Amino acid sequence: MRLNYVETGPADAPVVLLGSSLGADQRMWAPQVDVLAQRFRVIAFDHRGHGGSDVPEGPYTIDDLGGDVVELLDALEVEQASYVGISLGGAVGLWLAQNAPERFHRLVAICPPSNLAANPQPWIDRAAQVRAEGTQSITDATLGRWFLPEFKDTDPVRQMLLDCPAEGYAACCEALSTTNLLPKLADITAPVLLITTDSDTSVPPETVVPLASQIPGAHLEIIENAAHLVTYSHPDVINPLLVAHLA
Ligand SMILES: O=C(O)CCC(=O)CC(=O)O
Repeated sequence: MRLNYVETGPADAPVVLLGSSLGADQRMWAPQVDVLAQRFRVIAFDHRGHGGSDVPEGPYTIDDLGGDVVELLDALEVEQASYVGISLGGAVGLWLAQNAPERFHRLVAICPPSNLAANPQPWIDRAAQVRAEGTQSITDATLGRWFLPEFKDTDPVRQMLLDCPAEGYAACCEALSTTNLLPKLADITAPVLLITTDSDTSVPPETVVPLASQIPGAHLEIIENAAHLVTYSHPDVINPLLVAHLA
């Protein structure tokens, strides 16, 4: 598996990996990269099936997506890193904290879905739709969930969704449809910052808030007047939280 990544910041600084949301790629971290790169070696990567990474035929699983990140660390000869992920990328972060705890120092999980296996059919349906009609068929609805109407700068994110390979998007929907991270939350030992928002209709806050009491020592932040892609719409709020937790 060849994963695309973009590296910024001092080569000898502590490593922070950035994992994106479904249908997006490493470009979505533009509002964070320069701030984080002042202190960290920032590695923003594309999940398999996304951006410039390989696009094997699906379905994928959360084990595949998490295993790719561990292999990326191995390939870069990085023993330990911190990890920031949003949505699909946040679920991958929880998987990493559960399954490769020795490789991860600190974790930030932003709007992470944790048990979509409880209701898999919408994800199976979305995979079928995207395989049949492409990602353009879900772009308007996705942007409507990801941003409040007053946020206007959505064109770069629209372009990422349009650029996302249909097979990669669909196969990651299938990965989400079988993902249940709840049983091993209590095993997580890394310090975790959980972030949710008051207006997230993709991964509603009521599915994220309970995770904070199940992950030992987790800290929870609820961002007001924000929807799902809060890293993109509210960097002034999110970036200081990231720096404070990762430093
Ligand atoms: O955004 C993600 O990575 C997955 C969660 C989701 O519901 C995506 C969406 O709103 O399309």
